[in-house]
Amino acid sequence: MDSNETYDVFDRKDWQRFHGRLGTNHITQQELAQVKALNDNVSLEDVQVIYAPLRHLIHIYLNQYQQQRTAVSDFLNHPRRHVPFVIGIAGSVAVGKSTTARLLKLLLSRSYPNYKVQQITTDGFLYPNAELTRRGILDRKGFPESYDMEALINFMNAVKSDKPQVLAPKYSHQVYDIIPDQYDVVDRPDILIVEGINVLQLPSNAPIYVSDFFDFSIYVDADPKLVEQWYLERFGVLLDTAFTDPDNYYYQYAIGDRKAAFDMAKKVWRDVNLKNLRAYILPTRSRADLILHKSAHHLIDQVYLRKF
Ligand SMILES: Nc1ncnc2c1ncn2[C@@H]1O[C@H](COP(=O)(O)OP(=O)(O)O)[C@@H](O)[C@H]1O
Ligand SMILES: CC(C)(COP(=O)(O)O)[C@@H](O)C(=O)NCCC(=O)O
Repeated sequence: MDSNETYDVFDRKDWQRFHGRLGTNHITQQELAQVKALNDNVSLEDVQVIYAPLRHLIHIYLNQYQQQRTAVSDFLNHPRRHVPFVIGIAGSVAVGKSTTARLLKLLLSRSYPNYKVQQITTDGFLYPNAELTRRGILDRKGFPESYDMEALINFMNAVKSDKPQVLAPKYSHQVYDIIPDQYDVVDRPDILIVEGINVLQLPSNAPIYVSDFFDFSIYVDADPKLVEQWYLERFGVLLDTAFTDPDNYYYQYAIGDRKAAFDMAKKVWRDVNLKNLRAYILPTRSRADLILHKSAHHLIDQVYLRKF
């Protein structure tokens, strides 16, 4: 194990040993099959070596959270309130936040069959393209000013207050915009996973941060050169699925010259997403409880766990 001022750093060999005392937290064959169905490319070895111990660690945080809530209710002499346990996942565009969120949701749902585990992305809290255009910031999509942070904070407040049927607006990568009148419904979950590039950011003019609502936070990290490659691979998939759908934002690129399309995507990566990563996303890394560091092919080579 290495360490720096804030984190203990574990390589795969170290980390895979943390299955809990009885080693009972291994991943079953059935779970592996479900992971394959979720994303063919996820390394099943990573699921065993990295995600099984991570699930165990989250279990410890969750237990401690519940004990504390019970103790405070006893102190106040009133019944324990149901307050969702919230996990935040941050990192660059295309680093794999939503895949990590889906994987954790699946594993946690299996561990806690009686719990309701839900997942949302903060992409839905981007302003619609029309509003970004009105503000003159369409080319700043993903930057802090492109999100309706007040709506996101209100959403988090409602979820933590255990309100029923809290609505999260929907963003579509295919349409490249918010879909009007479509929502994800968060309905009194036991565990909510919130992923997005901005979840550990500190808004300059608000007294409260999204991360104030988190009980555990993760930053997914990788060399920007690799993330660019993953961004371009995802762009390729978006192109491949756009051919037959003229409403798809990528349709014009899909039916046009493929090299020109990739040149455009490289430019967007360099001028928008990479700039955003350097200026506004990477600086939030040190706020996470845990950092998953990825190497080539999305393999996690190091795990950083906060010392305090
Ligand atoms: N663990 C993983 N193994 C293989 N491919 C992955 C993994 N995580 C993400 N990907 C791929 O990388 C791309 C970006 O992942 P995604 O989860 O959409 O990122 P984000 O939510 O951070 O934008 C997608 O094409 C996805 O299929
Ligand atoms: C919607 C996003 C801000 C968020 O990205 P995600 O984390 O979902 O990959 C991003 O995908 C995006 O659209 N960025 C703007 C520049 C671009 O890639 O077109």
